[in-house]
This record gives sequence, C-alpha cells and structure tokens, in this order.
Amino acid sequence: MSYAIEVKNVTKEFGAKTVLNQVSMQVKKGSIFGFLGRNGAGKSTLVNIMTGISFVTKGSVHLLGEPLPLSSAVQRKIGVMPDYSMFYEDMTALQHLRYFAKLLKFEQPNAYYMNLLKQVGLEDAAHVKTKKFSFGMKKKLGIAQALVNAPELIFLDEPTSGVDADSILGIHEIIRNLAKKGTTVFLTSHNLDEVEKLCDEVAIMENGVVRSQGTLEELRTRFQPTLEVTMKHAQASKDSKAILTKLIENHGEILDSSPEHFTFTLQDDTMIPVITRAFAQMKIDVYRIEVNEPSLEEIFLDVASSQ
Ligand SMILES: Nc1ncnc2c1ncn2[C@@H]1O[C@H](COP(=O)(O)OP(=O)(O)OP(=O)(O)O)[C@@H](O)[C@H]1O
Repeated sequence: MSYAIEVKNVTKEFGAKTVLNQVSMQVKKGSIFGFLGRNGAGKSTLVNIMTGISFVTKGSVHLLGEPLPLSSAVQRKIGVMPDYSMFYEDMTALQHLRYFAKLLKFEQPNAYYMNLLKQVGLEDAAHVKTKKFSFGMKKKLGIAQALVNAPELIFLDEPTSGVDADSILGIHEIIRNLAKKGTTVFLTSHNLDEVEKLCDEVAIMENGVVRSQGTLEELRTRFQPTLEVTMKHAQASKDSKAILTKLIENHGEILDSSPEHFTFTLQDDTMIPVITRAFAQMKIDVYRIEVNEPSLEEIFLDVASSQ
C-alpha cells in the first residue's frame, strides 16, 4: 500500500507539555481523509509539523514517500490552504494566484488561474483586491491558492467554516473532483456532517493521541457492536411480540414497539432473515427493515468520552 502521509510515533513537546503523544497515522494516496478532534486536541500541531511550520520532538513523518524535512521537489507537489489573514491586501485575486505560482515555480497562462477562480466561484472577483474580500471569499481564494500548483497532496483546514451554503456545495464538489483525479485531501474540520459526506477515512484525536482511525464503516462496527433494527409491518397480533422476544433471546432485546413497528437490537444481521420468515408465517407483511447506523457525531462523542 502506498501512502501519501505516514506519521510514525510522533511526539511533540512544548517545554514540559506533551501536545502529541506517540501519534501514528496513515493516509492512503487519492483518499479524502478527515482529521477530527475537539479544540486543543493537537490537530494544528500535527498539521503544522506536516506542512513544515513546526518540527517533531520524536518520531517520523513521510509525505509522498519522502521523510521530513522535504526536498523542494516534493514540497512543490503539496498544497496548503493558508491562514486567511496572510493575503496581500493590495493584490487582486488573480495577482495573488500568479504570485504564489511564481514562488512555487509553477507559472501558467492567465487562463489557468481564471479557471481555478471559476472552480471556487470567484471568477467575478478576479480583479478585486483581497482587502475587499469577505471572510467566505478569502476562504475560497485560500483553496484556489492551495490548488495553484496542481498538488498531489493538499491540506485543507476548515475549508467551509464561515462560508455560505451554496459555496459549501461548490467546495465539496471541488474536493470530490480532486480525489477523483488522484489528489490526496487531508481535511481538518469540525463539521462532522461534512466529514461524513466527503471522507473515505477519518482519524479522531483527543488530548494529543489518535483514539481511532478507519473508514466510517470500520468505526461504526467498532463503536456499535450491536445493531439497532427498526421493522415496519402490517398490524401485528398480540403474540407477535412474544414470538419476536423469543426469537431474539440471546441476540438482543426489544427497545420499542407499536402495533405497526418494532425496534430492537441484534448482535449481527444473521437473525434478520429468521425474523422476517417468522413474520411471514404469522401472515404479517413486513414493509421495511432499517438498520440504524450511528452517525459520525455519535461515534465522535463516544470516542471522545471513552478515555
Ligand atoms: N507553541 C505552543 N506552546 C505551548 N503550547 C502549545 C503551543 N501550540 C499549541 N500548544 C498547545 O497544544 C495543544 C494543542 O493545540 P492545537 O492548536 O494543536 O489544537 P487543535 O486540535 O488544533 O485545536 P483547534 O481545533 O482549536 O484548532 C493546546 O493545549 C495548545 O495550548
């Protein structure tokens, strides 16, 4: 497996304070990776190490196969969304992109930058000085800046916070398209819905430690060992509850019921066909079976509180 990011046993100390404690993490090439954690968990500290702003106390980091500190050749294959306060106020959006492309030795014709501005929905502001930009516009310009060198790996820090709903959809589209083209996206976000929609894998950090890493499916099985099933059916007879209770004995329990539905837990899905067959024998039509999956928010709260 080739990884875009490999963090091995990274510890970061500020004086006597350990902010990252033996952090290990792997990000697959071409994936959208969500990095989560409460305020102060240590996310920025790790991102700052990966983007060359800070250094590890112990451990190692490889980006695109190369150990830190990166050669300038590999550095040029990486895009970082800047802190929005870093813009040159008297430059227009277009001048800004052209300037950064020049710094990265990736100069292109104007049409290239205009296309980037179009992608982030800033084509009408190409000739406007950034001091006139709203917060949301600065975020979009930050994304365009991170993309200016057509990077293989891009770090996006809260790309949609403070951005209007329409633009959020546009930014999500950009992120998906990047991954489709093979770019690895490392996304730090507090918006768990966004991460759930976009990311292939997530890591949850708490107090300087990675508590959990995996696909959403893996996290769901890890944090919800039992399934919660809701079954909607035709009017049930009085005995059906007793029959269901008997069927799921040793497999789960009934949480809720009405004449037209049962909600119950199961250890796994092997009992579901047994239950639907039993209902068919009782001549009760089953209309719908839903296995209720925990949201990323529930998983996150579960992980964060299980210290
Ligand atoms: N230069 C520093 N010196 C001392 N402590 C620091 C320094 N930088 C960060 N910290 C501490 O490290 C911890 C982690 O901070 P960090 O900014 O990495 O968290 P975060 O997860 O990015 O939080 P947020 O979501 O608020 O951005 C905090 O307790 C912070 O006070």
